[in-house]
Amino acid sequence: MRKLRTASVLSGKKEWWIKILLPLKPGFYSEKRRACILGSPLVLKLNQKPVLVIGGGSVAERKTACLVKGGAGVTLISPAITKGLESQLDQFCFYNRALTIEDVAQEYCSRLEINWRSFFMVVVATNSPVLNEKLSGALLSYISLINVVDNLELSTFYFPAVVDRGALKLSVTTSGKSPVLAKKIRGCLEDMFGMEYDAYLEELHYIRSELKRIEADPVIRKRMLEERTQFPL
Ligand SMILES: C[C@@]1(CC(=O)O)c2cc3[nH]c(cc4nc(cc5[nH]c(cc(n2)[C@H]1CCC(=O)O)[C@@](C)(CC(=O)O)[C@@H]5CCC(=O)O)C(CC(=O)O)=C4CCC(=O)O)c(CCC(=O)O)c3CC(=O)O
Ligand SMILES: NC(=O)C1=CN([C@@H]2O[C@H](COP(=O)(O)OP(=O)(O)OC[C@H]3O[C@@H](n4cnc5c(N)ncnc54)[C@H](O)[C@@H]3O)[C@@H](O)[C@H]2O)C=CC1
Repeated sequence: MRKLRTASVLSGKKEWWIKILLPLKPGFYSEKRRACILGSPLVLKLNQKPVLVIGGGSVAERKTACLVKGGAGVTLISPAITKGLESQLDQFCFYNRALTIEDVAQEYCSRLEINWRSFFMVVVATNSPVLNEKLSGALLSYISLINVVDNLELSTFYFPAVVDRGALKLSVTTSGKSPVLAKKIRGCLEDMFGMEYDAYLEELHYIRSELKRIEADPVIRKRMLEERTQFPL
């Protein structure tokens, strides 16, 4: 069934997709190599972290919203920005300029008076793949965390789809294979997990802290927590 659907979606491009799928034969990558390619989910604390966003289109707008929500101090450089970004100009520092390769050739850019090394991470989101590649190549020597929105290979991290329920955050990634599937799964999880989980986590946190105080044995503590943790709500 799944094979049939793949074939019909890509009909007329049969040879092309066979070439693409061949390297994915089972056993082609060792499990370890595959795990490295696919990346590891971690949770970053962005509070007060200086983050650079290059570009001001709809993709930059989505990434900026996520970063600002996480408490990052965003600096955005772009010759033009979306209406959405324009309405949030008080939320980030804006340089109304087109960034050039020359600007990032040295760690200090005298034209913009910016030291690239001062940034914790960068999102490269212009609409030019060539420019994105060149900018990210240069910036990688100053900033380790780099997301190139049109190039997963050049990125050292990427964004998942997120259900944000306060303390409960569910993130979904397809490792760049199908952002639309990530989005659909996120929508489905949003229906399953409401804001009541945030309040419930406060309760669970309180119980857990109290237990840590009154019960010294971690094995008993764990059993008690498992008994008291209700799911689904
Ligand atoms: C690798 C990654 C890098 C990164 O962005 O960090 C990446 C890369 C690319 N996305 C592209 C396209 C689209 N991306 C979306 C949507 C989302 N993309 C997101 C993440 C990621 N996208 C990372 C992988 C995450 C993963 O796979 O799990 C989400 C989950 C999170 C977010 O953006 O915050 C967010 C959904 C949020 C939500 O709603 O919950 C849509 C749908 C839409 O816009 O409605 C489309 C159009 C359909 C399509 O093309 O698939 C293109 C092609 C561009 C082109 O062809 O021009 C590239 C580049 C490439 O594939 O090479
Ligand atoms: N990762 C993701 O989730 C997705 C990635 N994409 C990719 O993201 C890229 C951007 O998409 P959109 O935001 O829709 O494009 P867009 O065309 O709406 O915006 C591009 C922005 O880059 C700015 N820009 C152009 N040259 C610049 C420069 N020299 N310096 C700084 N800013 C510059 C423009 O002023 C504009 O604000 C596309 O190339 C697309 O392939 C597209 C959809 C989703």
